[in-house]
Amino acid sequence: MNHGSTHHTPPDGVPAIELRGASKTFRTPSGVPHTAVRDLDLAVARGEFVAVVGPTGCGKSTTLTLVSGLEEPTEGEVLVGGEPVGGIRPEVGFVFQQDAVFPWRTVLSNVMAGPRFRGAPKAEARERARDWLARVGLAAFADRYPHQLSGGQRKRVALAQTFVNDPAILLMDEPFSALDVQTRALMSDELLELWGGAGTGTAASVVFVTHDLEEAIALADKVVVMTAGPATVKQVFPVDLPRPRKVEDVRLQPRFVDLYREIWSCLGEEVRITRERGAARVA
Ligand SMILES: Nc1ncnc2c1ncn2[C@@H]1O[C@H](COP(=O)(O)OP(=O)(O)OP(=O)(O)O)[C@@H](O)[C@H]1O
Repeated sequence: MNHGSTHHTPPDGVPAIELRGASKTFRTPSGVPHTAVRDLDLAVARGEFVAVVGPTGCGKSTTLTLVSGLEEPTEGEVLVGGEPVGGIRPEVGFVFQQDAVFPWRTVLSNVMAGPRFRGAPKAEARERARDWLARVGLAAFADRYPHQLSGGQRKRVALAQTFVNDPAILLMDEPFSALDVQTRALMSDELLELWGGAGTGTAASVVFVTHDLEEAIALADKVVVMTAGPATVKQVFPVDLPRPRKVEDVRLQPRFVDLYREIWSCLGEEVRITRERGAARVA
């Protein structure tokens, strides 16, 4: 459903997101430069769900930050809809590990905030917010405050808050990692349902960063394995599991197990390198 938001539709064949030889070097407080991302090439097609996995601290979040426009690459290019990213764009939605809810506002008011900020009249914003709260199963919680909700419910508010803006691009940084295992699986299924699926023509292009390889395979059309930091793409694995998927079922399929084994042998090596570096630093 498009509520007249500024959906940026790139011409056919142009990736929704593209990083070309992107590098990011930070200046640290000590003055020593730190390269978090190096020479990274990645393309996300329109409506594609891409999961990014890599060892801790390798540069996954920094990659998302570049796509979001919050940071600029030191070298290379970052394109959204074929255009260089210049700052934060209205068609990009975010979901992070920590919920970005206003604690002093009710659930309904939190979900209305995005459309209001984008100029929707109050009545329309309220109607859209109620619609999305119903879709995430929180119709009865509209008047509560965030601290009166469970972790899973707060995450649903965050999803409603994001999807209500009808994002063309969805950037997710370990959104479910603070939840217990059962709630996580449930939220993954709900996310897939809200997203709508590849090939529908209306689904958002998603970049989903996670530590959890099972979660990555269950959700994504392709899994991108990053190297130990500085992050660059080590290998990309297409996930040829049929949709619609239910994560608990898909995990039991022989193809899932094969993919897991194959991708883990690639990722495990980078995790080991990262651990050994850590151990060398401690020693
Ligand atoms: N603003 C900054 N200034 C200096 N260094 C930074 C900055 N942001 C990130 N870094 C460094 O860049 C590297 C990559 O960080 P990033 O958060 O992108 O990794 P990550 O793969 O998302 O980590 P994790 O999996 O632990 O969440 C880290 O070594 C981090 O300390």
